[in-house]
Amino acid sequence: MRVTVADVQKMKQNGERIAMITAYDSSSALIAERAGVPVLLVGDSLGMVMLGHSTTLPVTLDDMERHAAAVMRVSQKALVVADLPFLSYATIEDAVSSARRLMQSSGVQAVKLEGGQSITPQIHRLVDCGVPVMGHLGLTPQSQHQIGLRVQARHKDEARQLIEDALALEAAGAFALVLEVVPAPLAAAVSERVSIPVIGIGAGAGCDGQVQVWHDVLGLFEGRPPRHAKRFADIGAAMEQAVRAYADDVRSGSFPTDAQSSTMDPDELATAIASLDHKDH
Ligand SMILES: Nc1nc(=O)c2c([nH]1)NC[C@@H]1CN(c3ccc(C(=O)N[C@@H](CCC(=O)O)C(=O)O)cc3)CN21
Ligand SMILES: CC(C)C(=O)C(=O)O
Ligand SMILES: [Mg+2]
Repeated sequence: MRVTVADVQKMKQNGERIAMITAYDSSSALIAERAGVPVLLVGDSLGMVMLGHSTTLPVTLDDMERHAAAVMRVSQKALVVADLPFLSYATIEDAVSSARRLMQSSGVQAVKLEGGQSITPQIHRLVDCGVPVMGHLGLTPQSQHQIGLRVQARHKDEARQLIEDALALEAAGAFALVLEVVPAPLAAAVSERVSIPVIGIGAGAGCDGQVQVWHDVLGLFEGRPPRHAKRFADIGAAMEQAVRAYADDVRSGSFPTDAQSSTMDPDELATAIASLDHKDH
């Protein structure tokens, strides 16, 4: 049985912190599950860390559907949430048809949408239709050309707006929400004021849970990692070392050996070659 939306809400009620990490493919989803992570996010960050885009904006529903399906095919335990990508939930109709693809075709259990009061009509409709919705406030990367990639809601008006947005998401039926790169005291205040789980990223220790990008945690992301990211290992360096050893062994001739090869009866080969020679003349 997979972790459910209700299980995650119970974790907040029990004061258990919720660990969430992004997953974009089958092998990493399995590793995350073996490591005991209860919630996986097929994030549109896949555009940047998997597909080489410099923002999340070019990510399509096709991209999300393919990666979400890969995660769902092999994972068994985690609650899997997938981002609705940029401009795929601009209207209620868009939101419903986008959620349909990720839930019916990929099979994820919930979707995540960026935005507050302005998208509560979409959230209401999805929830009415049986789609669990995770909200996302603060630094919402799909709006980066409007708001930048910097700390959000540091001043009273935006802070008040953010709290109102969080309450609006809860009222619209969101089961949880992500708070990205906002001041820690504000995130703590939001977490106290809503009864749904608040999952932070760069939002301090006062949230009900945390989410990080797979590549940031493992040291796989090329380029300057965001300030909110923590590297728990340098797997990128380990991968490079292994691939270099492989390429060196190919060049030196020490790979492959008999262990990676198969043999045949020398008579079979000799006969095959002899019959070839006959044909040539
Ligand atoms: N590898 C990766 N990690 C992420 O957390 C992540 C992605 N990619 N792609 C999608 C979004 C984009 N995100 C980002 C990207 C950059 C910053 C950034 O540049 N932050 C500033 C700090 C903000 C401030 O303190 O004002 C920084 O200097 O790192 C923040 C969030 C979070 N998500
Ligand atoms: C950073 C998380 C919250 C996200 O939305 C993503 O990975 O796309
Ligand atoms: Mg995202």
